[in-house]
Amino acid sequence: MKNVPTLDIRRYDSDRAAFVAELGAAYREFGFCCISGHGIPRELIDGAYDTFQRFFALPTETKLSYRVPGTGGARGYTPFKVETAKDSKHADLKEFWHIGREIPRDSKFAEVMPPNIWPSEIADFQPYGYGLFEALDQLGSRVLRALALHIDLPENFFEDKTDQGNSILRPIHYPPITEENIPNVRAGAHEDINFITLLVGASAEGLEVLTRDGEWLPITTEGDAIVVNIGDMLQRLTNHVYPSTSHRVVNPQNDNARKPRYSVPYFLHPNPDVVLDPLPQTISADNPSRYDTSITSHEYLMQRLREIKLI
Ligand SMILES: O=C(O)CCC(=O)C(=O)O
Ligand SMILES: [Fe+2]
Repeated sequence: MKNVPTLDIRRYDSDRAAFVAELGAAYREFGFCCISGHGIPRELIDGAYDTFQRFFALPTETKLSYRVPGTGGARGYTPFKVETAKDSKHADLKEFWHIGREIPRDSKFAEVMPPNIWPSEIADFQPYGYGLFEALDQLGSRVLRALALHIDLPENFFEDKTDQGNSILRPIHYPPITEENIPNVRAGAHEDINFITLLVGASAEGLEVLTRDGEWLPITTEGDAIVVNIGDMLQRLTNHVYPSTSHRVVNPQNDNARKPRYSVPYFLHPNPDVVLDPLPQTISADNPSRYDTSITSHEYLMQRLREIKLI
């Protein structure tokens, strides 16, 4: 397998054993797979992109009025050059918005999962933004069912661990690069923090994943395929059977550098109280447990947000 494969998720219903085996093999090898046949309507994806682009086109002052200081950007707007990949000297060349899960305000997780805010200037931002959040959440749950079966867990293993997940939809804008010889990149090499990430519209060039051989492999999707990758929380829970793979977004070395790039990752997180200890099914003589301390997903998230300078 030289390239990250594209697999049709409808085969989970029509050809389950082979699909689960192929998906599992792609994740063990790359930590990444592209998913087609997902059924998310084109109109929802295009409509959401359109509202996000109109938001990023607003004046800086207006956008900054949606920054919520002291919250790590958990909701609302985070400006250009704030997030900095772990161990990087230079901030990323991106601005973004965060939409979180709507939960009852008397939920035990209410304190760590604040209500969403919405930009009043952009009419359909909320229905498109939350519509895409819910569609990707459901697709993520389908991918997690296959990932569970592949490591001998019950199909619904992740259900009660993600139904209140502190997940985030992150529309990103990478503006045109106008400065010559800039040391910053669009997104420095990093691993995602969460269980799995679903990335809609990685069709514009730039995304690269680090292979086991240490080479950077570009990913561009076919058709409407969605890129789905493993994050550090699932890597920890599965004792690295599912690897969280480094990836980055490079600056184009051609005229495309003068064009903006937009992307929308959905970071599917576990519920805040899920303990991320390696599962017994993933510990063996060849792969002894790699962790001897316990941590909840909320504690883990707080540690990681400090490392990337969001809190
Ligand atoms: O913009 C992309 O294609 C990838 C973004 C990404 O990796 C991230 O935000 O974690
Ligand atoms: Fe990422």
